Amino acid sequence: MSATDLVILELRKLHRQFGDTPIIRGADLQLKQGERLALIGPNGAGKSTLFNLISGRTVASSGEILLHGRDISGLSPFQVNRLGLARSFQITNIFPQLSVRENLRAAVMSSHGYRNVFWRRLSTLRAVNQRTEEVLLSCGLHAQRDTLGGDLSYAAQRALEIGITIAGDASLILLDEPTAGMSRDESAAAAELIRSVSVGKTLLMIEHDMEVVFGLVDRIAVLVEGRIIACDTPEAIRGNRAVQAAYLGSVEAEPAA
Ligand SMILES: Nc1ncnc2c1ncn2[C@@H]1O[C@H](COP(=O)(O)OP(=O)(O)OP(=O)(O)O)[C@@H](O)[C@H]1O
Repeated sequence: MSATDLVILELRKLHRQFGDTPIIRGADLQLKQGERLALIGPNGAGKSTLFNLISGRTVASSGEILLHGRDISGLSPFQVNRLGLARSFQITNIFPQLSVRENLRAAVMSSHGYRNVFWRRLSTLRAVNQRTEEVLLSCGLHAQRDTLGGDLSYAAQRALEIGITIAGDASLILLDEPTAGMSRDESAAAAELIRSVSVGKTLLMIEHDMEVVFGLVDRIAVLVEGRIIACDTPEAIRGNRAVQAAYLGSVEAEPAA
């Protein structure tokens, strides 16, 4: 995928502390339109906190978050979502008692706005149904559309979660550890799914599986102790000594599973 020079998301000197403990300590990052970028870093580095800041779930102590050039610091998750940003969570977040199709339909309708009475119109309902079908196909779950979310395999639940995330057709997608807990084959399939659903979008993902990261993204940002210590191509990150010392060295030294 070719990224453009247009900056979609920018973090400027972002800080967040909990009580007296600084967790995000001056994070700077630029994400360009069409880019796939992985955020990696040791456990506790602040990756999920950074996602919470970007998506409006946590308010920054200081600094700026610009989405499409607009400062979104302090906006609610709902408002940030309306500006074209959708995120998934580390923990699977589906309705287990609803079918796959109903899960996706609810996500599509939510993206139209529950309070929007226009979705009751036939034309809008048709659009909702059409988008639901599209997402069912995109996330590879069409054959399981009538299966209850809770009856899906773990990997299929994660695929459904990706479907829920992309349902609203957001231009910027944040995925928090989409392959966590998967086997190697499941991770490879999930990476392909992420590749296909992110075509024409901008993707920021937290990911621990280096095989997935190196095969999928254009750039990698490395977060250590609340600061982005490097942001570069996978090859450059692999050769970066500071990164090796802080993170990759220890990961790559582990025997393959
Ligand atoms: N609401 C909170 N209140 C207090 N401390 C918090 C809060 N949220 C996160 N932290 C702390 O911030 C630090 C960073 O947590 P965070 O979950 O962002 O790290 P992470 O890089 O995503 O880690 P992991 O890879 O293990 O998921 C941790 O020490 C965590 O305990």
